[in-house]
Amino acid sequence: MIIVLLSIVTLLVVMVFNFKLRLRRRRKVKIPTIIASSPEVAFEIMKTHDLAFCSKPTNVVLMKFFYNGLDISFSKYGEHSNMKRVASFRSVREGEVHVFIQSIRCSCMFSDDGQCNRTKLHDLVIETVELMGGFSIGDFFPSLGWLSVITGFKGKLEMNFKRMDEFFEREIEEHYLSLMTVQGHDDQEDDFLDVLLKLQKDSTNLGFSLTRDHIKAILMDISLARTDTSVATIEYAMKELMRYSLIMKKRQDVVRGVIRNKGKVEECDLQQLQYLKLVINETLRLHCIVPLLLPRERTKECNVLGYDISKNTMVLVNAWAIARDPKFWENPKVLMLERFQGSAINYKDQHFEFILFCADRRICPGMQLGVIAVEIALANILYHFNWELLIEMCYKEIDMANTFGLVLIKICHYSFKQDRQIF
Ligand code: HEM
Repeated sequence: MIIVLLSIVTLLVVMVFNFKLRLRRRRKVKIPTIIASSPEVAFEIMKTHDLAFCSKPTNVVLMKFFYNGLDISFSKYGEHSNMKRVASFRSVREGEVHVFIQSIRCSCMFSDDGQCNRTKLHDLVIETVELMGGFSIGDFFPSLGWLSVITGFKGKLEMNFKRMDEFFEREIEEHYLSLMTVQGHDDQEDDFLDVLLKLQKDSTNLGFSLTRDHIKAILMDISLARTDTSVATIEYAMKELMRYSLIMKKRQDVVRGVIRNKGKVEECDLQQLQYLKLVINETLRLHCIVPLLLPRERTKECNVLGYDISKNTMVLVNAWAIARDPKFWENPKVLMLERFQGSAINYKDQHFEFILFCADRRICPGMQLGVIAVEIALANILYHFNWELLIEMCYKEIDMANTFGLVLIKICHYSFKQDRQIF
């Protein structure tokens, strides 16, 4: 009798425990998600409630790639990611401007046969961006996360992360060795990683200890946030200029008129090439490079324009749709450089119809650097080469397809020839 009673009690305890567990799990069955597609809602999220919405949600993919949130882009807002921390990397960014501009000057973006010439690392970075922006059912329905094993997504993720991690490890080791062995290392020649390693060695001023995982997470950030966005912007700008060859010719004449026989366009020349800014503005508006910006997470319940937003809701801001909204832009799908001429609208201030770099406290810290890099690259491309489509192609054949990911990257299907090198 006692045994039967004990069995019944045990059974009841197990049932109650199971029920509680299920209830707890049920709360995580789905993640409510809202998409803001108008400047008014974007304003509410990024201005009125900016502090409440400035944390980034974590998911399996991001936690994996950013070493459990040790990076800048996807870290929670607070100790790790406030402006103080971003500012503490000023020396890193300053060092990087020098190296980045140098590498653009020296690099050849396109091979002689006119085909895009991407390195293996670039392909790896593109794959990573696709994986990050790709649809993983577990991000929206955590209880179905196991499906990613069956679809092969998890395997691909692990493989890609391993390759990126190995690459970073190799680079860190090489840089570390070179810093240790080279006598009288010139600070001027430091690249981004050198500066990070030096910061790590003397991290007392940072207020936190900079671990190897921090460094790899920041390298991941920079590889994705910097390289891809800038390269994508240059590719789209070139594509638009190819489509509107008359505009290309005019821009080329202006650049060559200003630079003459100097041999290269330098940062100090950009002041005289203001029209190039219009090309970049229109390119960024038409091809919003990070179309949904970075996802945000509501950390407390709140009310936005009369709607209750529950805690942990994911918020996506559709900057792409906003930048093509006919309510704010005349002929939004057409490249019209003059729309920015004399216009007060810009991406730096809080113009919520044009929020390509975001507009709250998580605004892209590399915005200026990115735009300058794009300007310099474009100006040099126009200065040095004549570009035209292959004779058998017409502009309609220029492929507009993008990869599906966090960053919109043009799939490089079109080919064109560099007519001749000018200087
Ligand atoms: C044309 C070039 C670029 C574009 C279009 C671009 C765009 C963006 C966008 C849309 C965000 C997301 C902001 C958000 O929603 O929270 C972002 C974040 C970020 N970008 Fe850029 N970016 C560019 C260049 C760069 C460069 C050159 C760097 C670094 C050197 C950089 C570093 C970052 C970082 C670290 C973040 C995360 C900021 C945070 O969450 O606190 N970006 N960028």
